[in-house]
Amino acid sequence: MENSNVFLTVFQFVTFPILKYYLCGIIHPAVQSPALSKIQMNIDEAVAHGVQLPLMEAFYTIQGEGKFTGHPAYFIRLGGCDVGCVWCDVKESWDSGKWPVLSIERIVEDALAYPGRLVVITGGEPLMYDLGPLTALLKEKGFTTNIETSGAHPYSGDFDWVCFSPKKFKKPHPSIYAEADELKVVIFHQSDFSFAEEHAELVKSTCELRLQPEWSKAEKFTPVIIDYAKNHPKWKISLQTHKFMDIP
Ligand SMILES: C[S@@+](CC[C@H](N)C(=O)[O-])C[C@H]1O[C@@H](n2cnc3c(N)ncnc32)[C@H](O)[C@@H]1O
Ligand SMILES: Nc1nc2[nH]cc(C(=O)O)c2c(=O)[nH]1
Ligand code: SF4
Ligand SMILES: [Mg+2]
Repeated sequence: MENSNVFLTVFQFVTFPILKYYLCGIIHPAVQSPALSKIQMNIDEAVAHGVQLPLMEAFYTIQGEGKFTGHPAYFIRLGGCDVGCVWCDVKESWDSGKWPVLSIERIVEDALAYPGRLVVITGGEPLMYDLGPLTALLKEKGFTTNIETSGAHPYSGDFDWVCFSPKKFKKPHPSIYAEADELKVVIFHQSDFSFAEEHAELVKSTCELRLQPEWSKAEKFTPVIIDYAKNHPKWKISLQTHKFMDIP
């Protein structure tokens, strides 16, 4: 083979795959094509402003837990959580990168398709995001807004009911204590009762107090929780009733 042909063949084998991966955005973002990085940056900015959010799932069901148990509600489950509860029942939600990023207009439009006007924002940990824009739009469309949160990130949004479920795995942010309408502590271990009492001291006096058995330990702890509530009547019991009904 001529020298120039050898050069061309080698050049083609080395350059083309690099070019292809570069244009398809498979290469690390730092060396991605400028157009693709720009789109990614715009999505990140939109998420940072709370106008687009990673959505794991949304479904119309019956609220299974807490104060609003039994109420039909539309659940918006945002992707992403950095708390890491060992017994979490939605571990698939933790990696925000797994879920499509949707505009808040789209999320609310989908909610409007159902007859109920109670919405529950959950996750994942929904307070990882600025929930101001989403809740403003939901309110504008006539929804009552509830949130399920560990309180591990700064409070944001306009909520009619805040269900605060603190976790030992990541300390709550101080901003949650004044906002919590309901303190819902999951009981997985005997020591969770004293954790519950510590948090009951920190929430406002009108905050409703509930103990909820961790699902896999419910057989062991439900009788203990019943005794505890009977002896400490400021506490009520919350069960994951949707799991008994076998609904989402
Ligand atoms: C899946 S979390 C999502 C919202 C938020 N990250 C939080 O933890 O509050 C929704 C509710 O389910 C509770 N939960 C999660 N896993 C549970 C389990 N295995 N048993 C009982 N409750 C559980 C949480 O404590 C929280 O009150
Ligand atoms: N039906 C039903 N009620 C719920 N209450 C809190 C839930 C949650 O995962 O945040 C939940 C849920 O996943 N389903
Ligand atoms: S904070 Fe909520 S979503 Fe996150 S791990 Fe704990 S229970 Fe699961
Ligand atoms: Mg759930």
